Amino acid sequence: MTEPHAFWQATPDDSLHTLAATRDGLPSDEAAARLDRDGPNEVSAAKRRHFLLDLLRRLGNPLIAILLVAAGIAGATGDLASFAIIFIVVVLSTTLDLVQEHRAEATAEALRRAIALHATVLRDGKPIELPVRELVAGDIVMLAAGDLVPADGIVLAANGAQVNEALLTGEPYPVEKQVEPATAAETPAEAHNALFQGTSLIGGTATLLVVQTGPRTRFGAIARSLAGKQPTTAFEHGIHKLGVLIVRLTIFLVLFVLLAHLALGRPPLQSFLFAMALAVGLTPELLPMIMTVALGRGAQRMAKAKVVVKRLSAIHDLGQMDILCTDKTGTLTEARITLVGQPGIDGDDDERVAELAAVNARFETGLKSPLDQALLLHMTGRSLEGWRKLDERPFDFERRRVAVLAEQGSERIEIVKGAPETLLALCTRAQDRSGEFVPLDDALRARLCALREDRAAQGLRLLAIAWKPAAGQDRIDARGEDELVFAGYCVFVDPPKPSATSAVARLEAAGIRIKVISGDAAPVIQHLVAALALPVEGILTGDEIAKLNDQALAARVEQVDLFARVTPDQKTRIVRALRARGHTVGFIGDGINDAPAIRAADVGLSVDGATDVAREAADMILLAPDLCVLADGVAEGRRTYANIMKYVRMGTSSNFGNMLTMAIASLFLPFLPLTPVQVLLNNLLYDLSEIGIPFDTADSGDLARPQGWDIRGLVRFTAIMGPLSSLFDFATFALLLGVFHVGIPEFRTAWFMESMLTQILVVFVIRTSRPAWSSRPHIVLTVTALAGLAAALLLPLLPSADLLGFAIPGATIFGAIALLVVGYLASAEFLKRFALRPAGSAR
Ligand SMILES: Nc1ncnc2c1ncn2[C@@H]1O[C@H](COP(=O)(O)OP(=O)(O)OP(=O)(O)O)[C@@H](O)[C@H]1O
Ligand SMILES: [Mg+2]
Repeated sequence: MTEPHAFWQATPDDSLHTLAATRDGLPSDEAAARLDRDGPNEVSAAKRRHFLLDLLRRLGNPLIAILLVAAGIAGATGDLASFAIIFIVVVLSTTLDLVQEHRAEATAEALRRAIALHATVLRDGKPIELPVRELVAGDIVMLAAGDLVPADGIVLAANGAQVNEALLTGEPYPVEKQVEPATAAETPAEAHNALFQGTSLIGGTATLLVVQTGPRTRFGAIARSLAGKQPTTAFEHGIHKLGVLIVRLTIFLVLFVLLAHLALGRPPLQSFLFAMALAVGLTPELLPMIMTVALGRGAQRMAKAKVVVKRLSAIHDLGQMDILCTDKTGTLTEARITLVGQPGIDGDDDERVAELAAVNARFETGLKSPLDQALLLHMTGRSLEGWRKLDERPFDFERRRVAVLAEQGSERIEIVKGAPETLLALCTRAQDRSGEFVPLDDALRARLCALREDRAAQGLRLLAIAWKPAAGQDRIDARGEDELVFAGYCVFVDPPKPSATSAVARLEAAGIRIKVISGDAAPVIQHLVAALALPVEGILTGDEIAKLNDQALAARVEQVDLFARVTPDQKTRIVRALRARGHTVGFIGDGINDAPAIRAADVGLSVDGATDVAREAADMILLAPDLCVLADGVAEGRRTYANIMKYVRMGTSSNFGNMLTMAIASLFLPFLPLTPVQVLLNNLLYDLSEIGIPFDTADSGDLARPQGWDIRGLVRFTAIMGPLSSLFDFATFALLLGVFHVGIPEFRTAWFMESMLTQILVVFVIRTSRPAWSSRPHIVLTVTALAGLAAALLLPLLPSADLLGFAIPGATIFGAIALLVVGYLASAEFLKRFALRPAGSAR
């Protein structure tokens, strides 16, 4: 596709002119005017649907459509009661669903705003932090490694600006951006001076002149739709399969009942309405609502526990997570790094080493690590005046070092700091305290290695500092990063976080194995986990991982809990290997280097202060960088899961069982066991009684283990509880017809009451695997269930009840029903120990 006037073909000055902008940024009043004119820098695809449209979409749902057709037929045949009840069912299930979903969305939106991305923008000549949505064309944005590009535009200045454009080109390798206009470039992929919204800076820095914002950006829309597309989790998949199964069964059952009735010569309309009512009764019409409410409430409660959920369905994954991979800094350590030593080659502190390191840190523009901050903090008071920067080769996680070309007076040198193992190997000479060069012979090398190992064994973090003369050079030669002069080490302490010990213990107690994956050296990590007394075993280094293929790695990851000196790519490989072993894997990290692994994990986690790319990749953000917070979140995830399962179990056993009995009984009884209206009423009251389920508390047993979709467990549950329910149903029939010889209206009334009582009350039995009386249900559940029950029991007793076909049975019949219900609940209580999977046998 040729684009003759693409914005990247113009020179920076022409673009500035066109946009009436300057390199000092827009005046704030002008920016406000532009924001008014162009609208916020957001992609409209994320806009909320209109309430009415949403309603229409729902009415088009086949389930609802069936109900509407049924209501229409009922209305047309003058069966006003059926019409009204079906109508109420439709209104109830759609509005509940709609309202809850909108509420959940509004909550999610508010939470998202709390973690909105910010950008550094020049306004009125000064850099300020603004929410990304307030950017306008003509803004000047300062970007550093780890930032997401907030809008489309051109580069006004760049230094080692490595950009990941995978979103745009599918190309995983970063491209370097330059200032020169790409006059010949026809496609965005060739525009080496353009930055596009949704791509990310993974190294270096860049200054962006914003040309397009909001919906007018090239790839914003794609980026947003990709980011917004929520892949279905295993749990949702399972629920969906269950839904399909139920629909099939329903259709089969309804057709069977209908045809059988017709073959038996029953009145066609009556049979049709009865079959229809059964279908209505069988459909789990509240399932979407239950899931939305459960997830929405889960998200809200997690926000209170300082975990912001970006992808709602990740709550299930969190509940199912059985392995958590974490990086080291910030989660296991305080991330308050201080410089505690700067030994030269003789092992004693040498200020020159710290100074070189600080010059490097000061001029490093790419990724500012806490190590750099510690170096600069150490130098406060002592001046780095006189140093001038000429060039830089930014940090990246493969080389693990950063080079800066700088001069002081007439001395021009290239200063390199980075991971000691690799940097020392690049050095050929060393410099002693007096400034003399000494050969870096084997003996000295061995001494330096010993020094390094000694410090690392004490849990101290090390950077090596080296340099080389660069007289007459203005640029760093990317090929010539060797023949360095070794200057010394900088030694840092990052104190272990004492709270990590108890947090890890809580997670372990909850059945979650912790693995530490870090770019740091093995001894440092080993010392740290020993200091925190973490229950971890084995260690694997990046070099070893590099030699393993994916299969071999998958065989090793299970036993090993520590991974040292790994590259970002290896972090991802470890996550994939664990997933391939069938684990549900969480990954928590904060850096650019963590982002790919965060994305690859089932549950991507990041912290509030993390880089943009890490936060963007994450499903959840911890507002406090603390694993304790996560332990609370896990409990919420499992509770959400447990409550959804309660509804599913209720549906598969009691509700389904009841409808099944009714279908079968209708064939053997000379009359319908319930009129269609009564079936519908039964279903409506049952629905009402279940509204409180998502609010319920969960058993400690449900919270103690990872909870995953378990279709076999569900089948076993249904196989035990379903027949039990049918047994008591048939007992009721036998009693009513064989012993009491009741009339049809009394039969229906008694059976209506019995089925409502058993269906509704059994929730108090199966909501917990502990004895029902020892686990208190949530008040909302108790109230909704009892209210539904009260309505079911009172309705037949009202004076107008004969309109619905009810007639009050005698007192002995009430007594018999009460006994049957008690018998049923007691048997359910006894049998549930076999039906409910005991906690701890997950997977
Ligand atoms: N600013 C820097 N300058 C030079 N080298 C650095 C810098 N930042 C990091 N390194 C080197 O790269 C290594 C890996 O970086 P880093 O420790 O950030 O990785 P990580 O996997 O995020 O580790 P962590 O688990 O501690 O978060 C460091 O151990 C250090 O040797
Ligand atoms: Mg890190």
